[in-house]
Amino acid sequence: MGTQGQVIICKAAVAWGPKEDLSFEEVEVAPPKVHEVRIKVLYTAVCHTDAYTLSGQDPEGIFPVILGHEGAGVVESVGEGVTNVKPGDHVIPLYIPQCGECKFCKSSKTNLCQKIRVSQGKGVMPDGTSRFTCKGKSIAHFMGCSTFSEYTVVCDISVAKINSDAPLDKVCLLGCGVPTGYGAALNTAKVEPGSTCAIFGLGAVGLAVAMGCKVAGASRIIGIDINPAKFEVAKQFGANEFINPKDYEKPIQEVLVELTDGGLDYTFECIGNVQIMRAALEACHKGWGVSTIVGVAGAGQEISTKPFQLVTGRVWKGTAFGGWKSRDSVPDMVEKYLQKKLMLDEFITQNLEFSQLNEAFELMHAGKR
Ligand SMILES: NC(=O)C1=CN([C@@H]2O[C@H](COP(=O)(O)OP(=O)(O)OC[C@H]3O[C@@H](n4cnc5c(N)ncnc54)[C@H](O)[C@@H]3O)[C@@H](O)[C@H]2O)C=CC1
Ligand SMILES: N[C@@H](CCC(=O)N[C@@H](CSC=O)C(=O)NCC(=O)O)C(=O)O
Ligand SMILES: [Zn+2]
Ligand SMILES: [Zn+2]
Repeated sequence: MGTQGQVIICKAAVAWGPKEDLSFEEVEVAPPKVHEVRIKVLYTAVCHTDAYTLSGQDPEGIFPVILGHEGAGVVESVGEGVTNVKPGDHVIPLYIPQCGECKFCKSSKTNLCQKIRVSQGKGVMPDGTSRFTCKGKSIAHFMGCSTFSEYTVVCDISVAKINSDAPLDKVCLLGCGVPTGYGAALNTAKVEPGSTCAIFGLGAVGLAVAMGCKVAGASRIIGIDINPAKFEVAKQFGANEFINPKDYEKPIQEVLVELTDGGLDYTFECIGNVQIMRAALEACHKGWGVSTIVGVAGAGQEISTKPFQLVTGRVWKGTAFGGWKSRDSVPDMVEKYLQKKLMLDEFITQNLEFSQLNEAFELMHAGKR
């Protein structure tokens, strides 16, 4: 008998409270309502943002919650009015939807569709309720995705239908980190051929920035990390110089300005550290240097610099999901991967079972992910 229209009981990793290990529970996943899609999640990756919310640092953090936003799976059933996907379609859930109708979707200047932003931030579906229940308690959705569950429910505007030939264990990475970094270089900073770039933080996001800088034809791509084990892997993605700030007594921005005849054309902060955001801006070249903030900082943190840094032509930018209009772009990136024009396999450091999700977090914190 099919599961359409039925409550599905499955396993999910529930975060009952901040800083606690994820707990593997039996959860009830209600059928999709109007304009909703229920997905059998087959693969998920972990992103630093999952750890950030679990740490209690996210001002929007809600508990109990099912985290995860870098996944891929197959549509199990759809609610009334859904026309963009059908059961059996291979899909990637999207934390930035694309409704195509809101002011943001109609603008070519942003990818930040706002159609469901308010309810998504409150951990519920647009009707104000959750589809997840565990031990009689309602469990919050996360970033409109909640991929740390064998089944999840998302809005139809939050799902990209992809080529069914694509390996879901690889293309799940297109749910967040890779498009974010790649797009930060190509869409947000718009790196130019021959330019000089510096990337602070060489996790998945920073490595994807390096890949974007290389594709854009940058000449110098300086990778900066306090974990030197990241340097070798970053070479594969195009980084061609490396700096460990711990090797210098001077502020890192001074080191970089000296090394690059006045500063970089483009810098990227991929850590979520407000001091490094300042350093990244101040490492930019006077008159034209552009610094893009990608990292997500903790609750209550603020950035600062001397206004003269901006008066004298440096530009501070930020990016979410690399500026990609999600439903248009993710299926295209899947095709590029299939044509071997976009690296994904190289980002994968470990393959673990769902039951090992807490270990995945430990590996991420240890810099081994
Ligand atoms: N804006 C957006 O749309 C997105 C933002 N993010 C954010 O991007 C950031 C990076 O994410 P991941 O790559 O997954 O994280 P990650 O934890 O894998 O990588 C961070 C890297 O920064 C390095 N690092 C830490 N402190 C440093 C310092 N003081 N100087 C130099 N290097 C330092 C670490 O050794 C590590 O290699 C996070 O803040 C995450 O929340 C992630 C995805 C999307
Ligand atoms: N909830 C946080 C904001 C977290 C944040 O900045 N999220 C990024 C994606 S990070 C992905 O791994 C994002 O796209 N934000 C766009 C948005 O509309 O939230 C807070 O409140 O600070
Ligand atoms: Zn993410
Ligand atoms: Zn929209």
